[in-house]
Amino acid sequence: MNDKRLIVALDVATMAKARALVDELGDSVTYYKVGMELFYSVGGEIVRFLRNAGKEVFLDLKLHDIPNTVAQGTARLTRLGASILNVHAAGGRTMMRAAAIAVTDAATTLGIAKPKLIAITILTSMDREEWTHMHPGSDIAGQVQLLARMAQEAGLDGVVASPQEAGKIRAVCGQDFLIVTPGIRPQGAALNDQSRTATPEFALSQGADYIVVGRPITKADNPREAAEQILQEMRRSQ
Ligand SMILES: O=C(O)c1cc(=O)[nH]c(=O)n1[C@@H]1O[C@H](COP(=O)(O)O)[C@@H](O)[C@H]1O
Repeated sequence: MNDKRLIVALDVATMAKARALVDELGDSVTYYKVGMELFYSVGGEIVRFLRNAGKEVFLDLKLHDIPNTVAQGTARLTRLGASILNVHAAGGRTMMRAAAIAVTDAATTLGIAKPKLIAITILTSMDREEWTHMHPGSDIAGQVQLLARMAQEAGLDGVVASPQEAGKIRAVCGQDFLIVTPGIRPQGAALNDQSRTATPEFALSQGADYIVVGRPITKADNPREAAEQILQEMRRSQ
């Protein structure tokens, strides 16, 4: 069984561990997310390895800096051949617009397909208490909607958000806007450092295009079996 809507977060520190997981998950997983841990350890080699293995890559480096720096950074990352790149919406509309233009220009110059550029709204690890402490008087869902609209207006292809806010984003941003939801936990799974979580079934029912799952698969005693169970749940929710 396979479902391209499942993105597995390859949060390991070495090429050997990444290869072992990709081998073990085999045909059941097509889409992998490469984040800071693995990219900072092994660099672009991991993207090339996954592409050569016929996999798609979400390169999750969460750029957040002044517009010129983010534009130059995303332009360099574009050449690696990932299907999705991301920046933090909190960097602002000007930064997001600069990144969107840089990715389009870089892809055109290289003659490759333009990767989707999406924006993190509010991290799924943030709970209401911490949020209210940092932003008194503001509510998470309202802010997520605002950031998602900002990303859309800046020309981005979509957002990363909690499944708990996916439905609200769909309502304001429409159908033609990618919603990628981490913070996925099958019923009864350990939350780890996540806060605004939901099951795969709930995320898809709220309009998520992709779900991102890390530890519930990668730290399972049997990662392949854990992935297959999630794929079954995804199929039931169709
Ligand atoms: O951008 C992301 O992918 C991301 C955004 C977010 O708000 N929350 C979040 O958990 N992530 C990533 O999604 C993955 C979730 O992993 P698990 O909590 O192990 O399932 C991690 O690699 C995070 O870096």
